[in-house]
Amino acid sequence: MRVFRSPITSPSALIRPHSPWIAAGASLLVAGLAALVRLQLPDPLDAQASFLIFVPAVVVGAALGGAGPGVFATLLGLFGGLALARTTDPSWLETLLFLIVAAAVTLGGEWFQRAHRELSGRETHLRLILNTVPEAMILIDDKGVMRAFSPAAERLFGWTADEAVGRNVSVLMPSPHREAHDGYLERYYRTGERRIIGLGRVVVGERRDGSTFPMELSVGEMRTAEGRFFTGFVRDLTERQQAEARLQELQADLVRVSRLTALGEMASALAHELNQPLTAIANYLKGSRRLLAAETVPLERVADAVDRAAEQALRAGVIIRRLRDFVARGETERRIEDLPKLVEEASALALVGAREHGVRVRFDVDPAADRVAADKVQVQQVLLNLIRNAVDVMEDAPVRDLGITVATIDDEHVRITVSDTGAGILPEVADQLFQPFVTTKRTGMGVGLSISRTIIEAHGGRIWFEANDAGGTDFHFTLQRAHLEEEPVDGE
Ligand code: HEM
Repeated sequence: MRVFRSPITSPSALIRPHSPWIAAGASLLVAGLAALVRLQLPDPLDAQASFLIFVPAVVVGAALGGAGPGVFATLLGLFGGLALARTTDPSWLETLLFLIVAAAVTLGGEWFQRAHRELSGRETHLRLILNTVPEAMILIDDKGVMRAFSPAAERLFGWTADEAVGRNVSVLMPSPHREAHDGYLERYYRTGERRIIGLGRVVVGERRDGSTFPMELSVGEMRTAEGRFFTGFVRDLTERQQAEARLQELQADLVRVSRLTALGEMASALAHELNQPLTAIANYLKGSRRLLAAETVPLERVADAVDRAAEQALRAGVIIRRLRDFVARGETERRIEDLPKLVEEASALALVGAREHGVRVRFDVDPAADRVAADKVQVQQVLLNLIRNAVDVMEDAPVRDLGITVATIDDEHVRITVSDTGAGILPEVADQLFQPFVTTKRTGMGVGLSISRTIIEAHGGRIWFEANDAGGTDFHFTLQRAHLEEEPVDGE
């Protein structure tokens, strides 16, 4: 297995431990050079500098190889110095000084080598651990430039460490985050507010080939002498999400069935409740008709009967309104939600397997459209449904581009659009597309869109579609914006 490579260069990289033979060879070379230099020196220097000139050889030996090569270089210096001393009486003081300096240098070199070995042992250990962690690890600096890229990250994103290191981390994500990520870092430096660090988040990553996938991102921060760094751990959610998506499908089926059952129950309750006022109205009207047929019409009584019929009609109206309120309120539990996050999470889930279908995804999120009053799970269900439909209808299309757009319409509303480059919707079904059991697909019950409409209308929004320039379809729906001062709304 290849060891995870951290390209952060340390100033000590050159003086890392070498084999004692290399260290001894290097000190021999330096000693030889020193001897040559000494031979060129003018004679008056005599014995002086015959020993001290070999100190660099000891430094090289000790620094590269520790004690052994340091002692070897000291001996070289000692004999070299004696041989080079031009007088018969070499300076003993200089010899002693040389030995003291050489011993200190050798001890220092040995200490440095040991510390270095221990440190690099720990580093190798750490790197081996990182190599075996299934999560991808990415290290970025304070500018967002990648400084390390683990083998799992290479496999996940399709970039090699050599290619990735030195590039901005934004190459690993689709728009609009790609353009905005530097800004996110700046915002964090400015405000200190953590939105991912320590919290984690499900986001969409982009591979080198342009395909996207859901991923769970955890970010940690560290400050070193070299500056501020962020470590990102990335877990590919594709598989887990596939399982969850299946679960969600099952739940969606359940919601469908229970909705239909609830609607059926409501319809019979409605029929029952309405029956009373309607029967009463019919009776009053029949009575009035009889009174009108009399020779002298008792106007008072006719007026009374008509008033009562009108009362009953109003009562019927109240029943219908109550029922409509119930349908509108449904089981929605609206809170103030972060819309880009809501869209991103639902898309990450819905886009599982989209790559296998060769679908390219483009996000275009207006940052101003940030807060909505919504039942998150239900709105995500709508998005999931629209995105899945879009992926399905493009199955045989030559171009498979999926667009997910969030735009602000006005102060009160936002619009979310899911566009595809499929074959468009046939005019025969276009009119009834939001009716239950109308479908253009080979599989499926055709209730997704009708439920989506129930959900969106219960949120006070609207859902519709139109043909787009690419020959496909744009599905739009609106939601109500929430303003900061608003309290969470619970299905009002
Ligand atoms: C590859 C896909 C990634 C995506 C889609 C992504 C997306 C984001 C988003 C949306 C935010 C801003 C959150 C907000 O303001 O609401 C953010 C902030 C940040 N991201 Fe990323 N990011 C990605 C990868 C990474 C990686 C790999 C690292 C680190 C190695 C990283 C480090 C940060 C930091 C430090 C912040 C600012 C601090 C914070 O908001 O807590 N990001 N990122």
